Amino acid sequence: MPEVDRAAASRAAVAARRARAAVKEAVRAGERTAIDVAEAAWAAPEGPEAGMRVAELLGTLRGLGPKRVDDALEMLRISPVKRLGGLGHLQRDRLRSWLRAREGVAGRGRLVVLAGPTAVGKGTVAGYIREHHPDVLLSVSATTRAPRPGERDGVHYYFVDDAGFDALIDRGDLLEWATVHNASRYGTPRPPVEAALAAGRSVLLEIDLQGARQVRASMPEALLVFLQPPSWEELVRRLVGRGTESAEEQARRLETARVELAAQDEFDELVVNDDVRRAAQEVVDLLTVPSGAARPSGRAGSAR
Ligand SMILES: Nc1nc2c(ncn2[C@@H]2O[C@H](COP(=O)(O)OP(=O)(O)O)[C@@H](O)[C@H]2O)c(=O)[nH]1
Ligand SMILES: Nc1ncnc2c1ncn2[C@@H]1O[C@H](COP(=O)(O)OP(=O)(O)O)[C@@H](O)[C@H]1O
Repeated sequence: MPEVDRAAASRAAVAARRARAAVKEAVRAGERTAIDVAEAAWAAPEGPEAGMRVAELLGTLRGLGPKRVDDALEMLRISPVKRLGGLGHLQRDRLRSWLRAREGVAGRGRLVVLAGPTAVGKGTVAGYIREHHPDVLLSVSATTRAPRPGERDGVHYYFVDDAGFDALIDRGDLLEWATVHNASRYGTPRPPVEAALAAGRSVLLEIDLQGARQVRASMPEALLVFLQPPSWEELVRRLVGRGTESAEEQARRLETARVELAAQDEFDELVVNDDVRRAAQEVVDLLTVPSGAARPSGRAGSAR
């Protein structure tokens, strides 16, 4: 290549890189949605968007660290080196629907999973949301454990026996289920969740880590929120203070809690439960799909 051409090509490459950086910045700042960028890439093969790698675009989305970007690409069957402009039709379709579900479409509800270690306050925060935000559907799980005093069937849980739980599994009526604390089985009834989402209502699932992982696999558009204790000491204080478990059971739960705390990197958002009202508000903000524009970027109140 003659010297002048080489210089021109290198200037063009620098300009293209800058243009791609500006696109990423606009997505991060919430000025453009990732879907908008992808559609622009497919409409104009010469534009800066078409030259962006899919991995770069996904990396601008809130809550998507490098590991989650790799997972998403694998699920979408898109090579990490692919550029938006180079995607085939099927890949475009998969990416489009994934981004739509993930960024939230106004008028369609959002599915949020709230998980976290034992006694961090999941039930308390979920209860606060049930009381103050009736627009959100708080999913009622089915369980084989016995009701505690004051718990009502159909409100706190659907209490079923082993055969009843087996029947729910066999009919495909559970979105996810798990045996929790090596004791009872718990599962999320599928029909109410699907009906609420289709009707534009947001849904909150308060489930354990195994269940959260299953929801991630079957509904990748779900947002996974990990509720963190302000400190380990405070977590122990809450567990002991609640007084619902024997000393032996408390020790077993704290062992599980250590494992669960180590899994928090798998989550999209971290919310510290220092104050119930504030933590609940953060979760409610995550449940809300704004009309039209992209959600603001950055991890709202996250502790990472
Ligand atoms: N996978 C899954 N876990 C659930 C479900 N419902 C409740 N859990 C979890 O089961 C665990 C035990 O709940 P519970 O018996 O109410 O006791 P506590 O929350 O530890 O007081 C908690 O970690 C819940 O998050 C569900 O539908 N699916
Ligand atoms: N932000 C908070 N500050 C202080 N105590 C809390 C807070 N959130 C929950 N708790 C208390 O901690 C204990 C465990 O809460 P709970 O909702 O039962 O936890 P989980 O459902 O995660 O097992 C309860 O006694 C509850 O009142």
